[in-house]
Amino acid sequence: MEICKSVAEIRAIVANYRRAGERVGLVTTMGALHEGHLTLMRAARRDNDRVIATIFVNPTQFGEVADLAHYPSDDIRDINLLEAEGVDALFLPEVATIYPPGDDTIVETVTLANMLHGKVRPGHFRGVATVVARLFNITLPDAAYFGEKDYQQLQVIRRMTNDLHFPIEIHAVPTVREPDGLAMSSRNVRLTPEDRAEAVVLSRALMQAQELVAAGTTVEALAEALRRTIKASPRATLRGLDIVEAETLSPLSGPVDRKIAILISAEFGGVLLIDQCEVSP
Ligand SMILES: Nc1ncnc2c1ncn2[C@@H]1O[C@H](COP(=O)(O)OP(=O)(O)OP(=O)(O)O)[C@@H](O)[C@H]1O
Ligand SMILES: CC(C)(CO)[C@@H](O)C(=O)[O-]
Ligand code: BAL
Repeated sequence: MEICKSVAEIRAIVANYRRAGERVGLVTTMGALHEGHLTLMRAARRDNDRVIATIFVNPTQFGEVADLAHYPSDDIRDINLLEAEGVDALFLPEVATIYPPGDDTIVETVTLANMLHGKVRPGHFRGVATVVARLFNITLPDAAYFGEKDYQQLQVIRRMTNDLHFPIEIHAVPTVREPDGLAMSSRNVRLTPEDRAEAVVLSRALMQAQELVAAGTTVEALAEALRRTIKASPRATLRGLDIVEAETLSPLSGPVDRKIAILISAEFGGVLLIDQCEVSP
């Protein structure tokens, strides 16, 4: 695997792939890789001749300094995992490479970024769109792969890609879960054993939602049932629970008669976890 830190190096590598007529898939990450990330790499491998990965802990998407400071990181372990997956090239830039001195440009999906989970983490999706636009421009892939666990992020990236006319296909990959149902997340390692055991309540609520929707329910009754489930957990502090139309994320009320998205966020001992999914009636 080729590892590069500069824009010029990764551009030269991708240019070589293109000259050979090869299709390039991109997976962007913040490192501390787990099976969820590796599943994205495999999806990219399936559809493309070349897979490039990025590891960049993007400071502009973190609100609290403490969250950024505690974000897990282990480059050596990550590099070994990517090598084992057969990833062709890794872009591992410094902050000043992505945000050069005097940097003055942001990218924001104005409506999508500031609703729902965007209210729990003000500025977060602006930071995500800004860094993903830069990573797209630096790596110029044919396709890019994102996890459904970060459902609102996926919609922000789809919107941005469309609005800015990036010639890049966006692919969604289903959430990879621990055996008990907890969505894999780099932040899970920061949970105490007690909080780790309780964190399963998020995926349990999503499973309960699937059952309630299959049986027939209203948006209001569903929200109330899920809120009760999460509040029953002694260690969870619910930060957000939204039931919206899938893809558009528009508000809904009354009977659940179309595909919905459920966005849940909760804190466990100061660690903010999310779990988000689509449910069809
Ligand atoms: N469990 C998962 N299943 C599938 N994709 C995932 C999973 N977790 C993360 N991803 C995807 O991997 C990409 C990189 O995510 P990121 O590096 O932020 O990891 P993370 O585990 O989501 O970390 P965090 O603790 O910040 O939520 C994103 O597209 C994200 O949606
Ligand atoms: C898309 C992303 C790599 C942007 O920093 C990040 O938000 C993530 O890992 O989900
Ligand atoms: N997976 C989303 C990255 C973040 O939590 O900042």
